[in-house]
Amino acid sequence: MLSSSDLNFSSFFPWTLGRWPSIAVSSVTVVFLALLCFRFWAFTVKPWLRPDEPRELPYWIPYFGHALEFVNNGQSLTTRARIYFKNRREPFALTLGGEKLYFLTSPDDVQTFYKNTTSLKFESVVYDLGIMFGVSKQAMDRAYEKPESEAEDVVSRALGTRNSRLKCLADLNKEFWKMQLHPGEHYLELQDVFLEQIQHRLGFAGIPPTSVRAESAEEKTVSLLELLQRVLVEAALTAFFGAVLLESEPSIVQDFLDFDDENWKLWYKWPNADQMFAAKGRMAKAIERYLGLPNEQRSDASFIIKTFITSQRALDTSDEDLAKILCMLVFVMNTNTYKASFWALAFLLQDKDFVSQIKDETTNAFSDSGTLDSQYLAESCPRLSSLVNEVLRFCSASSSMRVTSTPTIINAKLIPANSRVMVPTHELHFNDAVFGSLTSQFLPDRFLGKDNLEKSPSFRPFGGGITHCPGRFIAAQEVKMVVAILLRNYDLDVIGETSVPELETKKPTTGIMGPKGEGDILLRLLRKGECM
Ligand code: HEM
Repeated sequence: MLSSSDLNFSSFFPWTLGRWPSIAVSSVTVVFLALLCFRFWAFTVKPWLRPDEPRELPYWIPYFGHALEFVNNGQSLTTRARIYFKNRREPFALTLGGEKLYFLTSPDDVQTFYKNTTSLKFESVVYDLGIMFGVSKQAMDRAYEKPESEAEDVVSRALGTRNSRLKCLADLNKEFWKMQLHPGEHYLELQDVFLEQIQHRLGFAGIPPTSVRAESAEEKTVSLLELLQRVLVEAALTAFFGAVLLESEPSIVQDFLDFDDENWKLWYKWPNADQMFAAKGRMAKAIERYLGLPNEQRSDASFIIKTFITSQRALDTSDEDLAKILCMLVFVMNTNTYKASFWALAFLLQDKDFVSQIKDETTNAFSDSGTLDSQYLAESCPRLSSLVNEVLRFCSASSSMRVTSTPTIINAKLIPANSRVMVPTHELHFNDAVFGSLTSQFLPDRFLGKDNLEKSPSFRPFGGGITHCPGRFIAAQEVKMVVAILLRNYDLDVIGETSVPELETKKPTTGIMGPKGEGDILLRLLRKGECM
């Protein structure tokens, strides 16, 4: 009887008997030579033949290219590519799973990128985002359909507005966002609710219980991360959706946080993402129930939420789709601000002198009775502004993206049509030529007295051009409110491990990085006499 070890390849193909090692060696040699030829052709001959095309970072495995490295740590890959090309900051390309993506890292190219609205398009990116969020194709298509005449413009009729250029709802939405979030009447209303909500939740009695680790009559020890997550997500949901959302759906906060923890799996179409999808589904169902409430119960909702509901319903969007669209709003309004506030406090609390300077500076923003003057906070606290800007510089890992509709020349390099072009913020923010040396260090007063730095084309925490984040004003105010109110209400003591947690640079993010692993700060809040 034959044993299993006798049943090998050589039993069936006897001519290979005894020649295994040499066949293996020859196969490896052939594959290696093929790859060598591929590399020589792709990264030496081709660039020489086509000098007008952006250079590509060499790789060994055709099709896959740098896909694994990008998913594992996109930031270090783009930095490696920039350095590989001698830090000349010319456009370069990376192949990621069969697709060639183009990257811009010089301030001039980035300005060209944001100004070019003719051949660099964003519509398809938002469309794909909606589909990824689970919105039906039908609903997305309707949002991108332009009305043929004013008579057919059901959206403007429902809103009681004029749309003389007959824009589609997707384009009108950009205007609605600006009306809500650029300084003006709707912005000020929203800011007032934010302030009231944050002030309430940072008062001793209002501290969210889930963030408290120990307490006595005069002090509470809290997880800083959980405190800020709860305070800011609850404040934003109330300010935008009105009080009824949290009253009727309190678990939506945790559902959002569970989704946020793994949201990158959605963009990367990650296979093992059941928990993320489940959290997203719970969030959408909660909003669908909110949409089923009578309008009167939502009368304190913000302008933008009311406008989204009215305009989408005018297009016959189902509540199921509308809920998913509103989930995207919940995501953009919440995903970055609690992280930015966390880093602002984490870095600030390292430096006792800076704490007392910011305390002095922000004291004047409060009246004797403890009311916070939002305008003073926004405009007359330069150290606090510098701290927030440095957080945005240091902790940002977003990328702006456009798709070329026709072949496009940037910095004398030709980018083919239908290509994705990216601006990785991290590469701009760590440019010593712009931000001075020591860009790898967190310097809270880096922006102090340097207005030009904040306006620099290289400072892009909020992107730019047609997709410039409309939430940038309220986001900065939220961080400033949190810092100023905490410093006024409490003496703050970091307990145990006092160093700043590490940034999670490996998890892909759409904005501000979170802390790595379980990174957090245990903070003792010792109640002060003047506590509100
Ligand atoms: C620290 C906080 C924030 C950061 C770092 C941030 C960052 C960004 C970035 C990088 C973009 C994409 C820009 C681009 O592609 O060029 C963006 C877009 C956007 N952000 Fe923010 N954001 C923040 C807070 C907010 C808040 C609080 C809101 C709303 C309340 C908001 C609403 C939006 C919207 C609606 C867009 C899409 C703009 C468009 O495509 O027309 N953001 N944000």
